[in-house]
Amino acid sequence: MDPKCVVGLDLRTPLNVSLSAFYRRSFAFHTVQKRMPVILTQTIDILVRTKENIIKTYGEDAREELKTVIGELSKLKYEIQTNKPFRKLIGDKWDIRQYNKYLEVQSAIIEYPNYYDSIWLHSECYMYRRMREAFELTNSLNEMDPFETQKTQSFNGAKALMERLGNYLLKKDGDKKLEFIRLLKLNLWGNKCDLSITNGVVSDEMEQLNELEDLNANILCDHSQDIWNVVSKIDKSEIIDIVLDNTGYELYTDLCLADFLITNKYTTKIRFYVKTIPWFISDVLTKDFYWTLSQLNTSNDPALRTKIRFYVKTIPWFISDVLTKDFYWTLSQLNTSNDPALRNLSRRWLNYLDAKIWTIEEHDFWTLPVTYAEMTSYDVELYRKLSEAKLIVFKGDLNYRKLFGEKNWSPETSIEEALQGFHPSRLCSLRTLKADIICGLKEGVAEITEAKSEDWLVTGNYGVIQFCDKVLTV
Ligand SMILES: O=P(O)(O)OC[C@H]1O[C@](O)(CO)[C@@H](O)[C@@H]1O
Repeated sequence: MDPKCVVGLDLRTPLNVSLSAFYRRSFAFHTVQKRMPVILTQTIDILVRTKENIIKTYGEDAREELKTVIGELSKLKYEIQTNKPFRKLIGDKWDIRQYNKYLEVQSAIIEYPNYYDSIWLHSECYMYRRMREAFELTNSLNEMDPFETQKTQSFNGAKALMERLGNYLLKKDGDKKLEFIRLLKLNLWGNKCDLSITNGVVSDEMEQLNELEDLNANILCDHSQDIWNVVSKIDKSEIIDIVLDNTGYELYTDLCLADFLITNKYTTKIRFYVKTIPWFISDVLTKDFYWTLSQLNTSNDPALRTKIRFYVKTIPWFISDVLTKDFYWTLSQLNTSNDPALRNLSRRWLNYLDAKIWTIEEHDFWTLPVTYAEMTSYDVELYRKLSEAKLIVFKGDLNYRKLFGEKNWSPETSIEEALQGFHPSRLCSLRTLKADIICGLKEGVAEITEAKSEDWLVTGNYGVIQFCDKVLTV
């Protein structure tokens, strides 16, 4: 950062206060100062390196517009590094209006909301939304996902692991509860693999995810049994909602969990909530969902290819030219595993989608810079929709921050208190710790963990499986 811009206090975030880069010993500060500019640099770098391919895909007009986008991203990086105030977003889409409204509200609290003085959630979400704006304002690159290269690499890097999990899933086991809890934990550790924390690098550590038993000690709060109690009593006609996080290995573990729930008839419908714009590098978009399924199949299977074409024709969001092209591009790139287990699973999953047993849900709310306690003020319909579910599963760190109000709670604060009134239905959170916010721990757990590992809150080495059964409908 420009030395003239040294801001804030040389402190950790005080208790019960919103996370903010204003506290220079916080992960928010590290993120704004180091991680966010790096993410922009890397994105620019990939755009420059893949320029010719981009032009091939999006047409000759993209040549000039790509320069404009790169210019905008460089400017954004400069604004972060020099702590410029946030400006209003350009456009009239629903989410843009909400961002601009939120900025006005914040301006009444801080004179010029900016990266270091604002709530961390605002700073970080604003950066990703501004990145999206740079593409949105072009004609030719409007639909482009700048993180696609990283997503593809991450998926390819995790294939061996996926094959192993796929084979595990297809094996029958006597004890459903044990099977479920094992899948829940695999799913939890799958959240370690997000690209915004590893800067797009797929770590070899993922290999260790198989060593589930060894990792039990790293689960600081484990409500698996409570979740099982809800799941195993679910009436056949009821819904389970999964608010997705990252694509790649994590999405695969989500699909495996959902497969278990449907195949064993613990529910009849699963709704997957995806993001509507490229988000925190690796968050799942609709196209990533389908791309993942297509990758799990072999291109040598003509029956399946026909099936996938059917989807392109019937699913509205694939009507968009670019997405369709994108989809066929990925099909042509199929370098998939020859593993029969994966092929079986993906065929089954396409059938679930076809029969609407699984649905993909798009809502712009998920990429607003607000917490979930604020959902009723921004999108009450979404709150009501979530209330239809028997259980809502929230995946990952960013969802955790939004669930628990982006505040530095005392670690022993109850989950219910930290949810601050957000109870659309019974909910659970599966999250590896990548930010300095935590609640719902038993007395002493935080201290013991901190003594073992000073940076326990941010490495992703620890996780929580937390549950709340309070329901408050509106
Ligand atoms: O993909 P996840 O689990 O939401 O993690 C991403 C999050 O982790 C962080 O890298 C740290 O909180 C954020 O920048 C982001 O909130």
